[in-house]
Amino acid sequence: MRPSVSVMRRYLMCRPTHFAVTYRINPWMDPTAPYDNALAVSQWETLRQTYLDLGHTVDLIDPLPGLPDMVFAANGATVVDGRVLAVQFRDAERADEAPAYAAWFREHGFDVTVPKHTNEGEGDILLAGDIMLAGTGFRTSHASHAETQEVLQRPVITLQLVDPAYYHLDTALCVLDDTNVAYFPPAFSPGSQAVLRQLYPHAIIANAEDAAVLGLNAVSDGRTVVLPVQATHLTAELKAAGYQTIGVDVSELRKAGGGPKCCTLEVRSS
Ligand SMILES: CN(C)C(=N)NCCC[C@H](N)C(=O)O
Repeated sequence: MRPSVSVMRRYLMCRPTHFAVTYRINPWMDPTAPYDNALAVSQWETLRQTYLDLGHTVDLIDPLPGLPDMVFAANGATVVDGRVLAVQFRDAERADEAPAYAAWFREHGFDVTVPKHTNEGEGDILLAGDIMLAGTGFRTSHASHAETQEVLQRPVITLQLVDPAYYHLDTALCVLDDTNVAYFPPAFSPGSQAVLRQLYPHAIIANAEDAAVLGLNAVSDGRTVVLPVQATHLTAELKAAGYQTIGVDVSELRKAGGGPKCCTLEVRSS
């Protein structure tokens, strides 16, 4: 059994009051297809309750009308040791989320750095023990990786994403604890796959079925992994490696290209 390294986490979430799929900025989004806002809200409420039941703290930011993707709080910032790197979105449709999230952090006593380069927060920048894994290729710019290292003061490893379906790093890789990850190799360039093999020889490898239900868009506290219930192969692999798992259904939010992790920004105080 895996030793417990879990600590209580502080998460920031945004209720999907204004969730909708009205534009297409990733291949999962089809503005002509139906979506159910009430179902999205109830799936999100279950996710929030799951964190509360695990003993974690969940802060809420007020959802703003006209920003249907604001539910994806992981894109709102990257927070390490109480330092906040705010975001700059690639797409105009999400631009107004950036100042809203930055304002929340300022109002809660954090020092916020406004970025010079495009970065979509924890969608592409993940703390993994002492280092940061940073994706690029679709959203977060390569230039922002140096800025991230400077502001958050951790070494940054660049990972090249190559499949538009896995447009954010956290759609293709989940940090499980300080020393291990789960990932879907075909989402990365050959060079980045080699780096991941070198850094994580015992990584859990997701298959195409796991990836296709955004199974890697999961939240781990080091002991329990909250992931899409549809990711059955990945769930079995995690259990075999000694992790506890909790399956959640956020299928309505997947219509916008998001899963549990997308809804969850970790607030790491100093
Ligand atoms: C984990 N994170 C934050 C994500 N992968 N975010 C989902 C963003 C979805 C949105 N429609 C978009 O395309 O930006």
